[in-house]
Amino acid sequence: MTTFHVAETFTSINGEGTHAGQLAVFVRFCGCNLNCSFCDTTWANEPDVPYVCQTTEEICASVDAAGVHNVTLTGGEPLLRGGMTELLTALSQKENRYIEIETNGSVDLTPFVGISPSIAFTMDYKLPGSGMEAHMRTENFALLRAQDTVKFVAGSQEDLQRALEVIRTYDLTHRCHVYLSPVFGSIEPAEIVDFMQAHTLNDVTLQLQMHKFIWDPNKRGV
Ligand SMILES: C[S@@+](CC[C@H](N)C(=O)[O-])C[C@H]1O[C@@H](n2cnc3c(N)ncnc32)[C@H](O)[C@@H]1O
Ligand SMILES: Nc1nc2[nH]cc(C(=O)O)c2c(=O)[nH]1
Ligand code: SF4
Ligand SMILES: [Mg+2]
Repeated sequence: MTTFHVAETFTSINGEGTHAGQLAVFVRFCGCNLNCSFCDTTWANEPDVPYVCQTTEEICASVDAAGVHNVTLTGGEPLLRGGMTELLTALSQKENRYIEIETNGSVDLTPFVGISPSIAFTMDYKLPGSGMEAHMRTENFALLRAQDTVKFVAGSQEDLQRALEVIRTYDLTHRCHVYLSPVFGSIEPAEIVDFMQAHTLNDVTLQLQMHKFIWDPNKRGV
């Protein structure tokens, strides 16, 4: 039987993405294949992180019990977990549910994009400042649909320039949502807005991680 290592399950408002500000139930899986310089969730990637072992049925039951329409699977890197196609298939059986996957840009999305129209992917494109850009699978861009998102988390002008280059090279704004977000505390949001204005970045959305303004930015489970 497939089991998943779940670091935390909680209900909060989604602080990120196209449903930011709405209630969502979060399932955070342990472990990641990358090691981004700015990662705010390194604790979930430590080999000795405490976790609960849950089956597909148990995860579905806790999501059902939350009674919340929006479900966000995150981590760590959720799409590296064995059995994820089975879990996504099971979660998407329920009507009126919106499932969002936060994924780090290094995992092939082919096995997942056809599972259900109620699943949306936020593919994070790791910029130079993350130290992880070499792992990005640009082949994924061709798989993304209108409901999906490419997110750039920028910490410097160099990162912003690179985001612009990637957006233009792959014509991302005509393909899916495009979000630009500051590495929390590393760059002023106003600097990102200046950049958007300077380059007339139409159809790009600035996003601040809402939960870090509502609660202590280091607080878990929110
Ligand atoms: C912790 S990751 C987990 C999902 C997946 N591993 C990924 O990177 O997309 C969730 C989101 O938080 C963002 N993130 C992590 N640390 C951040 C920080 N310090 N400032 C802004 N966003 C951050 C990531 O870029 C990603 O979009
Ligand atoms: N409130 C809240 N919203 C979020 N959206 C994406 C998150 C994540 O860590 O992937 C996250 C998170 O950690 N907290
Ligand atoms: S890919 Fe996501 S979870 Fe992994 S280190 Fe980077 S931000 Fe953290
Ligand atoms: Mg988070």
